[in-house]
Amino acid sequence: MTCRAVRGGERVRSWSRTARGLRSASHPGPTAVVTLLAAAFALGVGANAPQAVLVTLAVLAGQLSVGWSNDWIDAERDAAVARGDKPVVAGTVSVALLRRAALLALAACVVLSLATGWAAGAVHLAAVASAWSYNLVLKVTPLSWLPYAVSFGLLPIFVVMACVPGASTAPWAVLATALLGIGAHVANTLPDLEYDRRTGVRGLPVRIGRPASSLLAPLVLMLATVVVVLGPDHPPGPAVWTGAAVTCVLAAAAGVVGRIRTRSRLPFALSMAVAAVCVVLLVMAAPELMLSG
Ligand SMILES: CC(C)=CCC/C(C)=C/CC/C(C)=C/COP(=O)(O)OP(=O)(O)O
Repeated sequence: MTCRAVRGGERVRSWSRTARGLRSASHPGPTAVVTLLAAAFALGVGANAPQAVLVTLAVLAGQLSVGWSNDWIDAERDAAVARGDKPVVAGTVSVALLRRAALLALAACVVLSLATGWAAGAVHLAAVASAWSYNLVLKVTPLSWLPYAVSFGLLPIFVVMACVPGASTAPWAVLATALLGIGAHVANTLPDLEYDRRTGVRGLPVRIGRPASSLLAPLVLMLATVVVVLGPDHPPGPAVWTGAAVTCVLAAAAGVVGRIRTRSRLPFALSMAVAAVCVVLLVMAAPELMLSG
C-alpha cells in the first residue's frame, strides 16, 4: 500500500471518529424526539411541505446548538468525574470543535427560525435561548426545571404560528408540553445524580434527592399525559384511553420501585417509558393543537 493510501485511510478514520463524537455530544435521543415532535405538530396542524420542512430544520438546528453547547460548557465538570459517556472526555471531539459546532448550529437556527416568519421565529428563538440559559446558568440552581417548562411550552406555539399564521395554540398543548419538559428533566437527571452532586450541579433533582426525584419524574409525566388525554375538545378514543392506562401503571411502578429500591435504575427507565407514551399521545393529538372557534 502506498503512503498516500495509508494517510487517506487514517484521515477517513479520524473523520468518522469525529462525526461519531459530534453525534453523541448532540444528545441524539432528545434531539431526535423534539425534532420529530415538531415535525408531527407541523403536519398535524396542516402545514404544507415547505413549512413543515422549514419548521423541522429550525428545530433540529436549535436542538443541535443546545446539545453541543451543553457538552462544551460542561466539559471541565465532566472531565473532573471522568464521565466516559461524554465524547469530549473520551477525546473523540475537542472543546473547541464543540464550541464551533454549537455556534454554527445556533446561527443556522436563527436564519431558519426567522424564515418561518418574524413572530414565529422570535418564539422559537426564545425557546432556544431558554434552553441555553439552562446550560449556562440555571442547571446548577433550584430553577433547573424552569427552562425545560418554558422551552417545551413554547414549542407548540412556535409550530402553530409558523404553519397557521393568526391561529392560537390550545392552552392544553402548552401545559402538556411544559409538564413533559419538566418530567423529562427530572427523569434525565436520575442516572447522573451522583456525578451532578460531586461536581456541584445542584439543580432541583439533586436538591430533593433520588427517592423524591424518582417519584416526581413519573408523577409529572403522568400529569402531562392526563392533560393530553383530557385537553382536546374531542373525547378520547380507545387507543388514547389505553395509552393513559399504560402511563398510570408505568408511573405507579416507577414510584413504588423508587421508594423501595432507592439505587435502582428502573424508575429512570419506567419514567422514560411514560414520556414515550406521552409523546405518542401528543403526536396523535397534533391535529387539535389549535384553539377551535
Ligand atoms: C424546544 C426546546 C428548545 C427544548 C430544549 C429544552 C432544554 C432545556 C434542553 C436541554 C437539553 C440538554 C442538552 C440536556 C442535558 O442536560 P444535562 O447537562 O443535565 O445532562 P447530561 O449531563 O446528561 O448532558
